Amino acid sequence: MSEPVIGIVGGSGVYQIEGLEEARWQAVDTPWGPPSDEILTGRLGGVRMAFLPRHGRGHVHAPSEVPFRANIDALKRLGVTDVVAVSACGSFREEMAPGDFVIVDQYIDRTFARAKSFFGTGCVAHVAFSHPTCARLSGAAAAAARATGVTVHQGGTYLAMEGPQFSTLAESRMYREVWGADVIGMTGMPEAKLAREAELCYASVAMVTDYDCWHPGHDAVDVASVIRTLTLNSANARALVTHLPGVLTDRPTPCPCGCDRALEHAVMTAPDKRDPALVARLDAVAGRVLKC
Ligand SMILES: CSC[C@H]1O[C@H](OP(=O)(O)O)[C@H](O)[C@@H]1O
Ligand SMILES: Nc1ncnc2[nH]cnc12
Repeated sequence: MSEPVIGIVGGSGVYQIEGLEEARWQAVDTPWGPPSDEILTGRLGGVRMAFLPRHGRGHVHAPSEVPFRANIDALKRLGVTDVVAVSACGSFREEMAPGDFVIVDQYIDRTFARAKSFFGTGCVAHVAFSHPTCARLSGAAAAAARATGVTVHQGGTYLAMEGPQFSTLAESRMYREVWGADVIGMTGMPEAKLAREAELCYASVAMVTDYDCWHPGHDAVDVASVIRTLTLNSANARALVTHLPGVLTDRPTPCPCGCDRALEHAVMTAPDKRDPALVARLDAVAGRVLKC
């Protein structure tokens, strides 16, 4: 067992968390550029926490421009072990209603205009991703969500779209009826992929704000309708965060899901063929296996 350090990535509507002791906003430099904003660090119930608003305070970054690599690198650099990502989403299921929380366990990645890996020419790596979230951390996130009183759906497939426009009706119907997605958002990818490459345990809490545009009984989604539900959801998300330390006091090491060893056999490039500049950039993310 070891002590966890909990990282929270706050999505739309979640730009701060309350109740941290020794709280301070900290600038973190990364080889991938600056993260979305400074990171709020402190302790909650004795557990170290780091909070990063994904779009920056004041919602500055569009989904395609979120510096996902810098965000994950910065959290890893601060010693974070467990990342709980909070995201607003649309729902493709009648029973996943606005206000409900869905603990995501699968993704369909339809994003196409984002850097999706820390690795590349000069240091190639392939991590396993069949189970993209950490089951242990997802269970804890579900327990913390339930403690807030919201309806929690444990398990769901998140379709990550590029945005920033919402889906057409044809797309919405295809994602729901043909592809079997449960929820839709614009930021779940490549965040989950990068967390896995950085050997971080990752759980995703998707907060339903709307029924996208497929539902005959609901108006098509627009930002005004999303924001109405977001206000309630963000209060519940902040309440969820306050329950996390209580359900995550001890962290089994190694993680039973293998998240913290994802790079063990992933790097393909021969040591003498590796690009020293890329290897240096990978110090926080992959230093454990690259010995940098
Ligand atoms: C405000 S509606 C669209 C916007 O909200 C979600 O952001 P996040 O996932 O960071 O909560 C969605 O993915 C879009 O980026
Ligand atoms: N319907 C929707 N599609 C994409 N992202 C969203 N975020 C919140 N609602 C959404």
